[in-house]
Amino acid sequence: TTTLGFVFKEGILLAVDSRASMGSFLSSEQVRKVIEINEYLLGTMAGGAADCQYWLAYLANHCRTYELKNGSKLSVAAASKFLQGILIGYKNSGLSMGCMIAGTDLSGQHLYYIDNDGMRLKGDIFSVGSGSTYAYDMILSLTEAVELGVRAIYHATHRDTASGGVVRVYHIHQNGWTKVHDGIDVVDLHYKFAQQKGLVGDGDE
Ligand SMILES: C#CCCCC(=O)N[C@@H](Cc1ccccc1)C(=O)N[C@@H](CC(C)C)B(O)O
Repeated sequence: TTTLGFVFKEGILLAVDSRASMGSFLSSEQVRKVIEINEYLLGTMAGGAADCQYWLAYLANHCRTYELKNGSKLSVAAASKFLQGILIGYKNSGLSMGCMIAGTDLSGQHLYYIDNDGMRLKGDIFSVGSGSTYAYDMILSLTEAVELGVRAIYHATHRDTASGGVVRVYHIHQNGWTKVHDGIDVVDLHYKFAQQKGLVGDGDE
Protein backbone atom coordinates (compact mmCIF):
# COMPACT_ATOMS: atom_id res chain seq x y z
CA THR A 1 0.00 0.00 0.00
CA THR A 2 0.96 3.57 -0.67
CA THR A 3 -1.10 6.37 0.82
CA LEU A 4 -0.18 10.05 0.71
CA GLY A 5 -1.70 13.11 2.32
CA PHE A 6 -0.49 16.69 2.33
CA VAL A 7 -1.66 20.21 3.10
CA PHE A 8 -1.46 22.71 0.26
CA LYS A 9 -2.76 26.13 -0.69
CA GLU A 10 -6.33 25.00 -1.45
CA GLY A 11 -6.67 22.53 1.44
CA ILE A 12 -5.53 18.92 1.81
CA LEU A 13 -4.86 16.31 -0.87
CA LEU A 14 -5.15 12.53 -0.32
CA ALA A 15 -3.83 10.04 -2.88
CA VAL A 16 -3.84 6.23 -2.46
CA ASP A 17 -3.43 2.98 -4.39
CA SER A 18 -5.95 0.10 -4.48
CA ARG A 19 -4.01 -3.16 -4.05
CA ALA A 20 -4.58 -5.78 -1.36
CA SER A 21 -2.03 -8.54 -1.06
CA MET A 22 -1.34 -11.60 0.98
CA GLY A 23 2.35 -12.37 0.57
CA SER A 24 2.93 -12.69 -3.17
CA PHE A 25 -0.76 -13.25 -3.89
CA LEU A 26 -2.59 -10.14 -5.09
CA SER A 27 -5.98 -10.42 -3.46
CA SER A 28 -7.49 -7.26 -4.90
CA GLU A 29 -6.73 -4.33 -7.17
CA GLN A 30 -10.00 -2.61 -6.35
CA VAL A 31 -9.68 -1.70 -2.67
CA ARG A 32 -11.06 1.68 -1.62
CA LYS A 33 -8.37 2.89 0.77
CA VAL A 34 -9.93 6.29 1.29
CA ILE A 35 -12.92 5.77 3.58
CA GLU A 36 -15.62 8.44 3.32
CA ILE A 37 -16.40 8.70 7.05
CA ASN A 38 -18.86 11.50 6.35
CA GLU A 39 -19.17 14.63 4.23
CA TYR A 40 -16.39 16.41 6.13
CA LEU A 41 -14.06 13.60 7.23
CA LEU A 42 -11.94 11.10 5.32
CA GLY A 43 -9.77 8.26 6.53
CA THR A 44 -7.00 6.37 4.71
CA MET A 45 -6.09 2.71 5.21
CA ALA A 46 -2.75 0.90 5.27
CA GLY A 47 -1.86 -2.36 7.03
CA GLY A 48 -4.43 -5.03 7.79
CA ALA A 49 -7.39 -4.66 5.43
CA ALA A 50 -9.90 -6.00 7.94
CA ASP A 51 -8.45 -4.02 10.85
CA CYS A 52 -8.57 -0.76 8.89
CA GLN A 53 -12.00 -1.40 7.39
CA TYR A 54 -13.54 -2.42 10.70
CA TRP A 55 -12.18 0.36 12.90
CA LEU A 56 -12.66 3.16 10.37
CA ALA A 57 -16.29 2.01 9.97
CA TYR A 58 -16.55 2.02 13.77
CA LEU A 59 -15.17 5.58 13.80
CA ALA A 60 -17.72 6.63 11.17
CA ASN A 61 -20.48 5.19 13.34
CA HIS A 62 -19.15 7.05 16.37
CA CYS A 63 -19.06 10.34 14.44
CA ARG A 64 -22.64 9.93 13.27
CA THR A 65 -23.89 8.92 16.72
CA TYR A 66 -22.14 11.90 18.28
CA GLU A 67 -23.70 14.25 15.69
CA LEU A 68 -27.21 12.88 16.34
CA LYS A 69 -26.82 13.13 20.12
CA ASN A 70 -25.14 16.53 20.27
CA GLY A 71 -26.33 18.31 17.13
CA SER A 72 -22.77 19.25 16.30
CA LYS A 73 -19.90 17.53 14.54
CA LEU A 74 -16.72 16.10 16.01
CA SER A 75 -13.60 18.04 15.12
CA VAL A 76 -10.88 16.32 13.08
CA ALA A 77 -8.75 16.35 16.23
CA ALA A 78 -11.50 14.69 18.27
CA ALA A 79 -12.26 12.05 15.63
CA SER A 80 -8.58 11.13 15.30
CA LYS A 81 -8.21 11.12 19.08
CA PHE A 82 -11.11 8.66 19.33
CA LEU A 83 -9.41 6.30 16.87
CA GLN A 84 -6.13 6.65 18.76
CA GLY A 85 -7.90 5.68 21.97
CA ILE A 86 -9.19 2.47 20.35
CA LEU A 87 -5.76 1.54 19.02
CA ILE A 88 -4.14 2.20 22.41
CA GLY A 89 -6.76 -0.07 23.96
CA TYR A 90 -5.80 -2.81 21.53
CA LYS A 91 -2.05 -2.13 21.74
CA ASN A 92 0.11 -5.26 21.32
CA SER A 93 -2.98 -7.30 20.42
CA GLY A 94 -1.86 -7.64 16.80
CA LEU A 95 -3.74 -4.88 15.01
CA SER A 96 -1.91 -3.61 11.93
CA MET A 97 -3.09 -0.11 11.01
CA GLY A 98 -1.45 2.99 9.59
CA CYS A 99 -4.17 5.55 8.98
CA MET A 100 -4.62 9.19 8.19
CA ILE A 101 -7.66 11.14 9.32
CA ALA A 102 -8.17 14.28 7.29
CA GLY A 103 -11.02 16.72 7.11
CA THR A 104 -12.42 20.13 7.74
CA ASP A 105 -14.01 21.56 10.86
CA LEU A 106 -14.72 24.92 12.42
CA SER A 107 -11.00 25.64 12.71
CA GLY A 108 -10.11 24.70 9.15
CA GLN A 109 -8.56 21.69 7.44
CA HIS A 110 -6.44 19.23 9.41
CA LEU A 111 -4.41 16.09 8.71
CA TYR A 112 -3.55 13.46 11.35
CA TYR A 113 -1.55 10.23 11.29
CA ILE A 114 -2.63 7.41 13.66
CA ASP A 115 -1.18 3.88 13.90
CA ASN A 116 -1.49 0.62 15.86
CA ASP A 117 1.28 1.70 18.24
CA GLY A 118 -1.11 4.37 19.44
CA MET A 119 0.92 7.12 17.75
CA ARG A 120 -1.06 10.18 16.70
CA LEU A 121 0.63 13.04 14.87
CA LYS A 122 -0.77 16.22 13.38
CA GLY A 123 1.10 17.24 10.28
CA ASP A 124 1.25 18.82 6.84
CA ILE A 125 2.42 15.75 4.96
CA PHE A 126 2.33 12.00 5.60
CA SER A 127 2.89 8.95 3.45
CA VAL A 128 1.84 5.62 4.98
CA GLY A 129 2.24 2.03 3.81
CA SER A 130 4.86 -0.25 2.28
CA GLY A 131 5.28 2.11 -0.66
CA SER A 132 5.49 5.30 1.35
CA THR A 133 9.22 5.86 0.89
CA TYR A 134 8.76 5.91 -2.89
CA ALA A 135 5.96 8.42 -2.57
CA TYR A 136 8.17 10.67 -0.48
CA ASP A 137 10.85 10.46 -3.19
CA MET A 138 8.38 11.84 -5.70
CA ILE A 139 7.33 14.74 -3.55
CA LEU A 140 10.21 16.98 -4.53
CA SER A 141 13.56 16.52 -6.18
CA LEU A 142 16.46 18.27 -4.52
CA THR A 143 16.33 21.05 -7.12
CA GLU A 144 12.61 21.53 -6.61
CA ALA A 145 13.01 21.36 -2.83
CA VAL A 146 15.79 23.98 -2.85
CA GLU A 147 13.75 26.21 -5.15
CA LEU A 148 10.72 25.90 -2.87
CA GLY A 149 12.82 26.67 0.19
CA VAL A 150 14.40 29.73 -1.38
CA ARG A 151 11.08 31.03 -2.69
CA ALA A 152 9.36 30.47 0.65
CA ILE A 153 12.01 32.37 2.62
CA TYR A 154 12.19 35.12 -0.02
CA HIS A 155 8.41 35.50 0.11
CA ALA A 156 8.48 35.79 3.90
CA THR A 157 11.30 38.35 3.85
CA HIS A 158 9.36 40.39 1.29
CA ARG A 159 6.35 40.63 3.58
CA ASP A 160 7.80 40.36 7.08
CA THR A 161 9.78 43.40 8.15
CA ALA A 162 11.59 41.23 10.72
CA SER A 163 12.91 38.87 8.03
CA GLY A 164 15.51 39.73 5.44
CA GLY A 165 19.13 39.74 4.46
CA VAL A 166 20.21 36.55 2.73
CA VAL A 167 18.76 33.06 2.30
CA ARG A 168 20.84 30.14 3.57
CA VAL A 169 19.84 26.60 2.54
CA TYR A 170 21.01 23.23 3.89
CA HIS A 171 20.19 19.73 2.63
CA ILE A 172 20.14 16.88 5.17
CA HIS A 173 20.72 13.44 3.64
CA GLN A 174 22.04 9.96 4.39
CA ASN A 175 25.64 11.11 4.75
CA GLY A 176 24.91 14.09 6.97
CA TRP A 177 24.28 17.53 5.54
CA THR A 178 25.41 19.77 2.70
CA LYS A 179 25.29 23.55 2.59
CA VAL A 180 23.39 24.33 -0.62
CA HIS A 181 23.34 28.12 -0.41
CA ASP A 182 25.40 30.15 2.04
CA GLY A 183 23.66 33.44 1.31
CA ILE A 184 21.46 34.56 -1.55
CA ASP A 185 20.59 38.22 -1.21
CA VAL A 186 16.81 38.54 -1.07
CA VAL A 187 16.98 41.79 -3.06
CA ASP A 188 18.61 39.90 -5.94
CA LEU A 189 15.90 37.27 -5.60
CA HIS A 190 13.23 39.95 -5.75
CA TYR A 191 14.39 41.20 -9.14
CA LYS A 192 14.95 37.65 -10.41
CA PHE A 193 11.40 36.62 -9.52
CA ALA A 194 9.98 39.94 -10.72
CA GLN A 195 11.64 39.41 -14.09
CA GLN A 196 10.37 35.80 -14.22
CA LYS A 197 6.87 37.10 -13.53
CA GLY A 198 7.37 39.48 -16.44
CA LEU A 199 7.09 42.51 -14.18
CA VAL A 200 9.04 45.12 -16.15
CA GLY A 201 9.47 48.73 -14.96
CA ASP A 202 11.91 50.03 -12.40
CA GLY A 203 11.54 47.00 -10.15
CA ASP A 204 9.89 48.89 -7.32
CA GLU A 205 6.97 46.46 -7.34
C1 LIG B 1 -8.69 -8.56 0.18
C2 LIG B 1 -7.97 -9.19 0.89
C3 LIG B 1 -7.03 -9.85 1.75
C4 LIG B 1 -6.33 -8.71 2.44
C5 LIG B 1 -5.27 -9.22 3.40
C6 LIG B 1 -4.62 -7.98 3.93
O1 LIG B 1 -5.04 -7.38 4.89
N1 LIG B 1 -3.55 -7.58 3.21
C7 LIG B 1 -2.82 -6.40 3.64
C8 LIG B 1 -1.38 -6.75 3.85
C9 LIG B 1 -1.35 -7.53 5.11
C10 LIG B 1 -1.35 -6.83 6.30
C11 LIG B 1 -1.33 -7.55 7.46
C12 LIG B 1 -1.30 -8.94 7.44
C13 LIG B 1 -1.30 -9.60 6.21
C14 LIG B 1 -1.33 -8.89 5.04
C15 LIG B 1 -2.91 -5.37 2.57
O2 LIG B 1 -3.06 -5.65 1.41
N2 LIG B 1 -2.84 -4.12 3.04
C16 LIG B 1 -2.92 -2.96 2.14
C17 LIG B 1 -3.96 -2.02 2.69
C18 LIG B 1 -5.31 -2.69 2.93
C19 LIG B 1 -6.28 -1.64 3.45
C20 LIG B 1 -5.84 -3.31 1.63
B1 LIG B 1 -1.51 -2.30 2.11
O3 LIG B 1 -1.11 -1.88 3.41
O4 LIG B 1 -0.54 -3.12 1.50
